[in-house]
Amino acid sequence: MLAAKNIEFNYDKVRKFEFPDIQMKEGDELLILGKSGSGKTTILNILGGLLKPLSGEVIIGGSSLYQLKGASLDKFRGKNIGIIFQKPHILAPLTVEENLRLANFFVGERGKQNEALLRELGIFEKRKSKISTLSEGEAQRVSIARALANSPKLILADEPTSSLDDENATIVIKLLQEQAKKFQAALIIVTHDQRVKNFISNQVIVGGTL
Ligand SMILES: Nc1ncnc2c1ncn2[C@@H]1O[C@H](COP(=O)(O)OP(=O)(O)OP(=O)(O)O)[C@@H](O)[C@H]1O
Repeated sequence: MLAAKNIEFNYDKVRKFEFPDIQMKEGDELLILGKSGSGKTTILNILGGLLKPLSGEVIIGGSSLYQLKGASLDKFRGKNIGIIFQKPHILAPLTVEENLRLANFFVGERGKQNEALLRELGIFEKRKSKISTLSEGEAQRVSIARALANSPKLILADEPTSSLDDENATIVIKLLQEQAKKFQAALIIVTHDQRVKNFISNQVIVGGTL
């Protein structure tokens, strides 16, 4: 379902990143570990179609991601890839449910499962609240709901637990795992968080060592 092969990337001439190959089937889980600055967010953005690699190929569901251009890439990403960013990229002036509907709108989905998602994530009661009035943990759950709103085949999460206490960190990881199972999606989590290592045994290290 996902294959990343021979991926290299550089932001400038000083440093070139070489990333390990990744192969995943539907329903697989993977942790990406690595020191600060090793390129974890960079590889996540490459897998998510946000950063074109210098060389190599990312194949998702049979499509070579960077062969797609402009609007086709945006649409493919919106339909097939759900990204949970390190800092929530949800729109603060909008309500919880407006943020989800916007994600649906971009790819022409009807959002049939938005209500169920909000209930499962424990934020249904907050659906009419503006993001700016939510706690950090609630906003994090909204960004998860938004990433899952179009039933993606691939779920990418960048440090999803870094701002959460133990109880909420466990809840968020289990939610991501449950949702991934529900859609038979592949789940990739980038993290520093030692707690997360207990939940996912399949791991890859970027930058050589931890
Ligand atoms: N837009 C950019 N332009 C230039 N350099 C960048 C850019 N984004 C990241 N870098 C550099 O690339 C390296 C890898 O960054 P990245 O964010 O992928 O690391 P990371 O492993 O996710 O780190 P952390 O665990 O601290 O979040 C860092 O040294 C960073 O300074």
